[in-house]
Amino acid sequence: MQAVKGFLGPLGLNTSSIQDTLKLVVIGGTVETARRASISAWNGFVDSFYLTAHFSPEDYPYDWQVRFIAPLGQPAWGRSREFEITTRSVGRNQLNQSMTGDLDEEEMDEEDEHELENSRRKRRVTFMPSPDTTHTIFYRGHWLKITRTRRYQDYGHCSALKISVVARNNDILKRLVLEAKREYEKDAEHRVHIFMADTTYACWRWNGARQKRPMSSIVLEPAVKEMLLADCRDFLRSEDWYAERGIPFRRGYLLHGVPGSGKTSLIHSLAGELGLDIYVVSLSSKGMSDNTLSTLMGNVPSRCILLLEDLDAAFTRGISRDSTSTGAPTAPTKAAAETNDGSTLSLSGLLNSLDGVAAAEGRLLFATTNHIERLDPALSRPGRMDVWINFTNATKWQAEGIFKCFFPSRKSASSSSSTPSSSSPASPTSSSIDISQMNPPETRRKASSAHSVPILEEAEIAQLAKRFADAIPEGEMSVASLQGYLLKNKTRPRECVEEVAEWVLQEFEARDRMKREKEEREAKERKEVNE
Ligand SMILES: Nc1ncnc2c1ncn2[C@@H]1O[C@H](COP(=O)(O)OP(=O)(O)OP(=O)(O)O)[C@@H](O)[C@H]1O
Repeated sequence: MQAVKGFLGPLGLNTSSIQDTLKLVVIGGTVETARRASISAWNGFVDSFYLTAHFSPEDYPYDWQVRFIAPLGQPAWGRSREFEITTRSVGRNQLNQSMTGDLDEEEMDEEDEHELENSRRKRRVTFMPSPDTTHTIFYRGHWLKITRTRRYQDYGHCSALKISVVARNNDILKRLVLEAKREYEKDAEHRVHIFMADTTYACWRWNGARQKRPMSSIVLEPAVKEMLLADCRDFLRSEDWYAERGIPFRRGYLLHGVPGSGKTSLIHSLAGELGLDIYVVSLSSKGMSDNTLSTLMGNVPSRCILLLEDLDAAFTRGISRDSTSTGAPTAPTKAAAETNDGSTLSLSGLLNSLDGVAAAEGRLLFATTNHIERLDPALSRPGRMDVWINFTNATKWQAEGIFKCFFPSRKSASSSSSTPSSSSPASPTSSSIDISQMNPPETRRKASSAHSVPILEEAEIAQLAKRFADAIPEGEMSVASLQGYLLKNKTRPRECVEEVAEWVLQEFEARDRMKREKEEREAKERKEVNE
């Protein structure tokens, strides 16, 4: 204090008031530090009694828990004074609805909920417990503290979960996780989970859970489907066989052919049949590099379908995907030249990722391409691609099959309602698959009332299907385009057949016109590049 006085005295300042201020600052600082230290010590003491489990959104247990605690936590979410209001889906199987608090809209009945309002489906508003708040719920004689914490602030909607419990050992948490897993798996039985490669973070992001698609809804030669299914099943059972012979436990399938011929649909259907998730990589996606691909490939689980889409497109940018294209790269346009998407994937990088030391084992690799002639032989050699399947434009047989898929006949309508997935595979004489199998669940729910599909006699449907197929030129149109036409006429089976010849003519005219326009555009672009 004497030093302060000695310093301030000559300046003529009032030393006593400054001394008092300094005293206050020192005392205040000491009290605040003591308060914080005691709070932190108390929290540490309390936490030492808690067992805490952390659930990361990138991994399955997060989804099991979100689903499982939702009904348990209803009273807690209802009482909560802090909410996040969202219309987005949260969790891998869109279970956010069940994490909602009491909201009038939830009391709407099923029918109201799916009503269209000004041609747009009503959006469901959901109340989520807000991140970084803690809720307490009761589970099997224990109070669980549930906290949602915000993660990856800069990267979309992502939150982790923390569950704490006061207990002597972690039995209660183990039980919680196992019970949640069982519940989740019961629900997931009917869905295929899709994960997409995130090239920015070199990780997999859950993209949605799709309803399983019955194999019978894929109109392909039954022998092809059976062969593929048997081959995949045999592979999944043969881990020891591969190990004994020192062969890497991997199998590759190359599905090639025209666009819209059912390659992707067949893979989805297969995944459902085998109970596997699908991990999708688009090799031409922005930012794809050798390292990214190798990390992604090393991180797929052992039992899954790994789908490489458009295998040829990664190394042949600028290729046109239309049906008239030969697969050769088109002339580089100005726009294409200006686009530098940072992709640095090389063929050797891809080959290494497919079967290098870091590549995951036990996965079924499916690759699709519209231009098999563009593939490097190294990429498609046995060991990398063991089974090849060619997909062509619709044959008359397929046209007949897809018609029968769309229009239920009297006999199939009754039998398919009891065993939907047991319908026999499409064949010209016996196939009759309920349209409901081809449509998403919402459409299915409304199908009988809104679309009122007339149920015709099996013999009439067979006859109409035959006439429909007669009007479709063999191998000229994709199955997807036939599906598009049938979708437009899904309630008019008879008229659909009457008008099909005219539609085919229109399609050919449109195709010629597009071809001419494309040639003109390309010629113009070539001229611009040369100038
Ligand atoms: N053989 C088929 N059986 C049943 N539906 C089919 C078939 N082929 C195509 N479709 C229908 O056409 C649409 C497109 O099919 P899909 O995406 O499987 O074709 P793709 O061959 O993978 O096409 P692309 O090469 O353009 O990716 C789907 O809605 C599917 O239902």
